Amino acid sequence: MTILETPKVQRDVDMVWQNCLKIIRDSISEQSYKTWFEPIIPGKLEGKKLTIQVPSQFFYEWLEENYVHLLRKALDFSIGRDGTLEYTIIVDSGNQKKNEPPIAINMPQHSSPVGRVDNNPMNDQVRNPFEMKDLNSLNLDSYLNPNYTFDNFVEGDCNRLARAAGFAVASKPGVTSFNPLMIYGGVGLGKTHLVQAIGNFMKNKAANKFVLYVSSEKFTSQFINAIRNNSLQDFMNFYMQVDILIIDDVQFLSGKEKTQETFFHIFNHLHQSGKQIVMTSDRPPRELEGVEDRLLSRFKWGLTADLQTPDFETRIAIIQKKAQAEGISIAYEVIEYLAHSIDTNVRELEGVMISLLAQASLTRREIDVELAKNTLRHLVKDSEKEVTIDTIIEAVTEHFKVRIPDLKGKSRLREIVLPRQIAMYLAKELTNLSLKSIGYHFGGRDHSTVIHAIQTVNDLMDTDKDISSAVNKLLKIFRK
Ligand SMILES: Nc1ncnc2c1ncn2[C@@H]1O[C@H](COP(=O)(O)OP(=O)(O)OP(=O)(O)O)[C@@H](O)[C@H]1O
Repeated sequence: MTILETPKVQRDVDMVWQNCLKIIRDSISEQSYKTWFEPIIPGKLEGKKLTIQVPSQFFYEWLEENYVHLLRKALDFSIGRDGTLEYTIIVDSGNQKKNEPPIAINMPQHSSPVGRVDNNPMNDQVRNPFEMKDLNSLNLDSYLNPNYTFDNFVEGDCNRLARAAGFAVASKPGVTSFNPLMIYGGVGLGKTHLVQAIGNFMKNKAANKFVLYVSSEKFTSQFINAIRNNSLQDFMNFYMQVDILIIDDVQFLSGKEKTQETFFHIFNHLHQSGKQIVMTSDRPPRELEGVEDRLLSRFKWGLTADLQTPDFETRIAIIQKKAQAEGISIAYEVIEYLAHSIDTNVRELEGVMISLLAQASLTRREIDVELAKNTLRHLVKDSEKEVTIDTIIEAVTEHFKVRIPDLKGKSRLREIVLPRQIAMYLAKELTNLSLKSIGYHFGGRDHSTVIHAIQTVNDLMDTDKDISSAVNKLLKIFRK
């Protein structure tokens, strides 16, 4: 039996073209991709020259007019900067198709030729183009989520500087003094959203720019693969061709000396070539332990901006925006209830909203405050770790044998006032809620009433053994 094998030359040209298509597919709509790129047949590869076959003269002209930058980018990626492209037109003469002589298209050259920065020790490597065999090991599926835009990133005091800096960088990458731009902040506060918005903005503005978003985790695993496959040089070359490098969660590089060293060289090369670098971290650079000093000092060259937990007004705006995006209208009192109840981070806020919408559609109920309360209670039960103001109120009313409406009402009787004050004290101890939000949950009292309640309970804890043990018992329920 004879096994027919595809000749190696054909495999090489196919692989190069497949790598081009990877870039192209991610940059245009599916419809355009189907119309203009699926009909192309990879022809041959001679050195750095790729020849592709297109169905008509018109087709070729259209590609050149509309997609020349994209093709350039794809070629950079799959062959290297000195890669060239030629077309042949398949002419239909009778039943037989035959190739016309090739047309070499005039691909735009990069304004900043690779290897321009001569004092960089890595330049020798930069001049070497990619080798096809190693492309797959880079596993380049690190593209941007188009839903993360500046338009749907709600601005507030908590993120104003970071957002403005991000927008400045996206508008003039590499030009502002914000290079690198380092965005830091706690879990779920919008770091990834913001830096991807920078990437999306740039991609839409200048399709020929090579925007790369990568998580530090992915960068590390690509680096390890590159070492394993003996293709470190290709890995470096690839990253040094990027116009804007967005690297998420750099705290992950901590303790990884070799990865840091490689990133250091890439960083230097890009920075010296006027390319933009954007990074995120879950903490400020000064707290990044296990990261080399020379790298840390570079992180501080540009601008460091933080994302804070959103304040009440921003939480309201975020909920409204998300509801709008889902095409639903939610009564303001529900929005207010949610904004007063969840103040940990935006992801959590979104999670509660999704559950609320699911509950409403499953049970065919109106979205009202009652449903919002139930949803929150269920979520807390599920996670069994978070404490909400409603679970605190329930525990306190049960302990003191009083009714919830009384606790939230106007009564000034001592047997009501004391449990109310203890509930406020517990809310301050056990949740991140602001004094204003705590007051809201107790019949709309203002923050000075809450301060007074907390002080009173603090004093009683020192002087009254019964109250001290009741409060400690309640605290224990939630802290177990
Ligand atoms: N200001 C904002 N406006 C609108 N949506 C926001 C805002 N901030 C965060 N979000 C949304 O909250 C969710 C979590 O944000 P994101 O994933 O960017 O957080 P992160 O800081 O990168 O979190 P982590 O540290 O866990 O990776 C996303 O769905 C994002 O769209």
